[in-house]
Amino acid sequence: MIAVTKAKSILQSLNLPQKKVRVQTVDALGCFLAESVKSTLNVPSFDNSAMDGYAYCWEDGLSELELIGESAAGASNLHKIEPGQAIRIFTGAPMPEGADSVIMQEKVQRKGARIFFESEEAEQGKHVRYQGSQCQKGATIAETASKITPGMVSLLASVGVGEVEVFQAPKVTLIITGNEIKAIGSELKRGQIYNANGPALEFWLKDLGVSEVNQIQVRDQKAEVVQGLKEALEISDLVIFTGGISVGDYDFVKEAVEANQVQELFYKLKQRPGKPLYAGQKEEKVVFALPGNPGSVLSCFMQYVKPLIHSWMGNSDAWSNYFEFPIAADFEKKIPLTQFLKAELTKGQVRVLQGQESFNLIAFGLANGFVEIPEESTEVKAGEKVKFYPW
Ligand SMILES: Nc1nc2c(c(=O)[nH]1)N[C@H]1C(S)=C(S)[C@@H](COP(=O)(O)OP(=O)(O)OC[C@H]3O[C@@H](n4cnc5c(N)ncnc54)[C@H](O)[C@@H]3O)O[C@H]1N2
Ligand code: MOO
Repeated sequence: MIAVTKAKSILQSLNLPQKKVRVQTVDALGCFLAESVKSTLNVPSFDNSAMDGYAYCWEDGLSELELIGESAAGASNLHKIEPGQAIRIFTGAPMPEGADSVIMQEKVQRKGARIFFESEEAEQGKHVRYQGSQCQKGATIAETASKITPGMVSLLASVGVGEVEVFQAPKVTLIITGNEIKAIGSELKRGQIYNANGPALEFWLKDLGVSEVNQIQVRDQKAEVVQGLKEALEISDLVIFTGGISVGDYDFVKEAVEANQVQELFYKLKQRPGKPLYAGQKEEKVVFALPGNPGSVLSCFMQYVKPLIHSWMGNSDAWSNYFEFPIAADFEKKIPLTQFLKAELTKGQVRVLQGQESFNLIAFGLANGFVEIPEESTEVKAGEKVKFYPW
């Protein structure tokens, strides 16, 4: 058995075949930039008002102005004003030539074509958004490997960019093993259970931005598992098994990877859940076999598969997918293994949830991530910081 840290460093050192693809920013969910993006224009492209009010040219001691016109958002006619004059202006509307300041309408009294205000309310340069104050034409506004977030999509749109080059997500095949596994909707006979792993992984992969996900189910028969993997390797970059990787007489995944000439990277880790985790590589394709218990599947996916997919997709910080928070109560670790626990981060503290058995899914309904208790530690005291991996 190898340590969790060793397994992670093996995966981190893999050479993953990255492909670039151009996508609409609105379709780049979960993606990372494969190019840096430069602004094609000054933003704002014209001086404009940050408030509804009056634009004027500031002078010391000013307390009244003569109104000579109006500038609304979208207006392209250019006003020109002289000192002592103002125009009515609205948020986002172009500043008139000769004006350098805006006074909010709440601060003035209007009488006919004149406005009056306290002179200390007039400040030079106030409420003006200057041309190029967000970014100048040619400035780099997003670096390669940046995540496409809602904020990033907004920034890119502001400079007129609706399409970007990102790293393509790997094509994934999920192979669900087990004679007992039935799809939701079918009637369960004694000994049968619903497929909890397939839907969870499919959902999670979508959340990561992996759009090409193929899911197949194979029975616990060697030939079927071997053939399932053979076909999956033909169409995918990443194959993820669930179940069948332990030592039972009907666990054929280990034999199937060998029969398909997949080179083992590691098998069996000093961790709970997920001790019999397997990872291997065939040419540039990666194969994971996640131990079948759903707790083990979710924990192993979080620790190993998610960061690997993120690296594949260009996230340069993929393996730092945790934050440190104080634990809410003492925790005693009774096993000499790294333990990953279903946990809830609430009010700045992480609470280890009841029901940690790897078949028991109740706590997963509440959990918003996992806590890691390292291999060497035997207990953690309330208030001590632990690593928390959010979904
Ligand atoms: N003698 C030993 N037995 C076991 C060991 C061991 O070291 N020595 N390890 C245990 C651990 S830890 C785990 S985890 C499991 C992993 O076994 P497999 O990967 O072979 O998984 P299965 O036996 O196929 O299934 C385990 C468990 O999970 C349920 N399961 C499987 N797939 C699904 C699914 N898609 N949805 C919901 N539940 C699923 C399955 O019915 C079993 O109950 O091995 C231990 N045994
Ligand atoms: O890894 Mo197993 O999930 O401890 O049952």
